[in-house]
Amino acid sequence: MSTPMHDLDVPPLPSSDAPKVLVTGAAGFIGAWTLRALLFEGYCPVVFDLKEDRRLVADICGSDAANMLHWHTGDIRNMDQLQAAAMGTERIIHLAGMLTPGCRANPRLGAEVNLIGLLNVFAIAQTLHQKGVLYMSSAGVYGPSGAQYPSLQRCMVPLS
Ligand SMILES: O=c1ccn([C@@H]2O[C@H](COP(=O)(O)OP(=O)(O)O[C@H]3O[C@H](CO)[C@@H](O)[C@H](O)[C@H]3O)[C@@H](O)[C@H]2O)c(=O)[nH]1
Repeated sequence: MSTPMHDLDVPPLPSSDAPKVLVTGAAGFIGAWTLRALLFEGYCPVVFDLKEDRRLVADICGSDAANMLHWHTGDIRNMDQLQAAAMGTERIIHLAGMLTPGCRANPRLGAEVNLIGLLNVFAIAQTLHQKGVLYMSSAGVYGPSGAQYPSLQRCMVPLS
């Protein structure tokens, strides 16, 4: 068993009856830390991500967890793929998204991923009568960069 980086303690592996939570974008930075928190809280996280690369999750959660988690490689724009991954889960934590530079480079893709992807998550949560959806905003809502901390005025001029 390899341990997480920086001598982090190893989260417990989920029990067979642990409630399942789908995490979109779970292979990313915030996603991997979310998986770790869910494992410590006794949930069974289910991954949905474009990437099959489990290295970051192994670094943050340990390789045992990275290897044994249900891992669905898929596209947030694809309802069928998302619904298949969400079956049997109680909630969705939605973290799959594109940042401002990617959206600027490809606005249509940005809209499909960030807007339609979010609507897909809501629709599937509703169809499956889930208990709730949790989704993230963006640091871009705090406004222009260069500031040391967010302020109400900057929030009035969001970057994204
Ligand atoms: O259509 C998409 C778009 C993205 N993703 C996934 O979403 C995850 C996004 O993760 P990441 O790029 O690591 O971003 P965040 O988890 O939001 O991490 C934030 O925080 C990190 C640490 O500060 C920064 O490196 C990132 O740029 C910043 O977005 C990745 O695994 C992507 O593969 C999808 O599954 N489908």
